[in-house]
Amino acid sequence: MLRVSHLTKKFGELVAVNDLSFHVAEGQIYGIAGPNGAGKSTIYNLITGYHDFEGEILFDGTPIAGMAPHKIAQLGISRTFQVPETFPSLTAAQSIGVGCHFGDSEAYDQARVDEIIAFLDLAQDRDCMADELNLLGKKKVMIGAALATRPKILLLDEPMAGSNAHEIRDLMELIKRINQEMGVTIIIIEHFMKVLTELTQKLLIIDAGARIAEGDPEEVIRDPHVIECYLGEEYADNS
Ligand SMILES: Nc1ncnc2c1ncn2[C@@H]1O[C@H](COP(=O)(O)OP(=O)(O)OP(=O)(O)O)[C@@H](O)[C@H]1O
Repeated sequence: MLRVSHLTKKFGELVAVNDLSFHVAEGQIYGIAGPNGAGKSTIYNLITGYHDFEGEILFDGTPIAGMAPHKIAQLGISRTFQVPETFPSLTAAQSIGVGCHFGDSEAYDQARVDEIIAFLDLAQDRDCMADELNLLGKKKVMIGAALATRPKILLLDEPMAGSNAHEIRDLMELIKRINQEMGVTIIIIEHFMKVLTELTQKLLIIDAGARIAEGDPEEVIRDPHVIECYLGEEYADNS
């Protein structure tokens, strides 16, 4: 579904993504992890048309290089951000509705908004101002706006950041349901290894923009190079 080949992004002297190649199959939950500054969010910025790049990104066979972000969204690629982005002057339902305008039909779709609110269990909060919701509520609204575009693939950027154990469990269940019940392929950037090993079928670890390891998550987290560059001996001893 998404094929990334020899992707490179330089910011001046800094090589943020370095000759990176990977493939995400339809229906998969695919994980990406690595140290702070490894280039993870930059990969999303490249896939969603925020920056130009060297190399190739094919989505369902279509090259997306040079395409505007709204055109990429129309193709079926949507994303969330590490810090929830909501619209302060809009309610939860209105914020989710904004996503409809970036989907394949570009038209507001009340039935779709209602369906997403029910799916996210947000009925009680639908008329609350989005920026007055708690962190989990804001995250759900952001995910809801992304789902309103009717994505084929959803890119989640550290969805668990700042969440407690109970919220992490809720979000994990939600991500599984988006994948299984809505049929959305997912890429998830995350630092919590237990989340990645439970959710993903394939895990890519990067450092300094380049691949360190890729494969079965349980095997990848035992890779000595991954332990050395990212997880640390302490993690290996305690896991
Ligand atoms: N627009 C930009 N201009 C210049 N440098 C940038 C830009 N965006 C990212 N970088 C740099 O590229 C490198 C990779 O950043 P990126 O945000 O992709 O890392 P990350 O793996 O997502 O980190 P974190 O886990 O902290 O979110 C960093 O050194 C960052 O400072």
